Amino acid sequence: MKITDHIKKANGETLFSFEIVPPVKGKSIQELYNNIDPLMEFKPPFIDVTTSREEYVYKEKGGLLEKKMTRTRPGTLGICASLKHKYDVDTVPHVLCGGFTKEETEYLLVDCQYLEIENVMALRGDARKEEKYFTPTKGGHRYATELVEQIQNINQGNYLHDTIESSGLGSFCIGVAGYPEKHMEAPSLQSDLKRLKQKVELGADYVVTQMFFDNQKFFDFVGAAREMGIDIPIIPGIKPIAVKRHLQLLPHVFSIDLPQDLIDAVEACQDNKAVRQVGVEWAIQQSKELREAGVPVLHYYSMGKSDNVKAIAKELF
Ligand SMILES: NC(=O)C1=CN([C@@H]2O[C@H](COP(=O)(O)OP(=O)(O)OC[C@H]3O[C@@H](n4cnc5c(N)ncnc54)[C@H](O)[C@@H]3O)[C@@H](O)[C@H]2O)C=CC1
Ligand SMILES: Nc1nc(=O)c2c([nH]1)NC[C@@H]1CN(c3ccc(C(=O)N[C@@H](CCC(=O)O)C(=O)O)cc3)CN21
Repeated sequence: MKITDHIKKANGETLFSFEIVPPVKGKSIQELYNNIDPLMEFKPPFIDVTTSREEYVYKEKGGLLEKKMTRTRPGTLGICASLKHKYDVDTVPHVLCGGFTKEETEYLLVDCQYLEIENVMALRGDARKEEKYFTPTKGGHRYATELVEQIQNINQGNYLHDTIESSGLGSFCIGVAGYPEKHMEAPSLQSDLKRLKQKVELGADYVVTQMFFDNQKFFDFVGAAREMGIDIPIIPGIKPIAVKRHLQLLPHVFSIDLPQDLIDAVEACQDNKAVRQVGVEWAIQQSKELREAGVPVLHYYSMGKSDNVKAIAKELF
């Protein structure tokens, strides 16, 4: 079922969902199941599976280091199919501009059709690790707007090199990213919102936000989006802080601010067990307030670890 239909069906009740990353290539999927199992009692209508960029690795060959481009966590679509089958849950693969040609994206979407995967998250993707800025892949898209356009074209039967009249296939429900604290490359929040509006005009059906730790930022963002005429569901993304290192890492990687109260609470912790507790409590407070405000879904960036998300979900769902 489409995410937008799950939201309609919930009739104002806030839903629970989460996001995972594929395991490192060569590892079994069992560990992932072990982490998902404890979350299924909270009845997520959907689970997101991220797609990782390719990266350079260095392999020794004849005493020399050889530079090779590889994906260390492939398998997004396979995992989506597996989870859908095992748990009877909708799965949402993240479809990226970076690392894929338009043809490869088309074939991925055709695979989604055969697997009856009706939802996709359309993202530009991050820059590769060694790059400072995102550079488009040859033959691929530069912005998520273009990717949304390609998916909408397919929804209308317009493939890259063929047009199929009335294919009888359903259409994809398209999720896109939104940034309450603006995307790191956007010159202003207003211009970032304009880009979001473009994605909506091109056919995006719902928004999932970047993580944030101050709900006011989310409320302001939703207010500004509504004022611009963005009227699709906006789902908040929530990340529980788990280790002290996150204080430096999260602002750096995701270009977000942390509230001083949260920083003080984390800094006062003796060990990471205490940090996890602070992170869980913060996320519970955030979630309660967001639910009170009527958000359609609370989407957790669990990234494959279930215990803190379980502790949060237990308080809310
Ligand atoms: N739920 C998720 O998985 C999320 C993923 N992300 C990640 O964040 C990164 C950015 O992805 P998206 O937001 O999808 O990218 P996007 O293409 O929508 O935006 C990227 C940047 O380009 C600007 N921009 C967009 N369209 C433009 C255009 N036509 N002309 C000029 N500038 C334009 C935007 O303001 C923004 O600064 C990706 O790495 C994505 O994986 C971010 C938030 C949530
Ligand atoms: N720019 C960007 N890229 C993404 O891939 C992305 C977002 N933003 N925001 C929304 C979701 C959330 N994602 C993530 C990814 C990793 C962690 C995370 O906490 N990872 C490590 C630290 C990061 C690192 O080492 O680079 C961790 O400690 O768990 C959280 C959310 C992926 N998605």
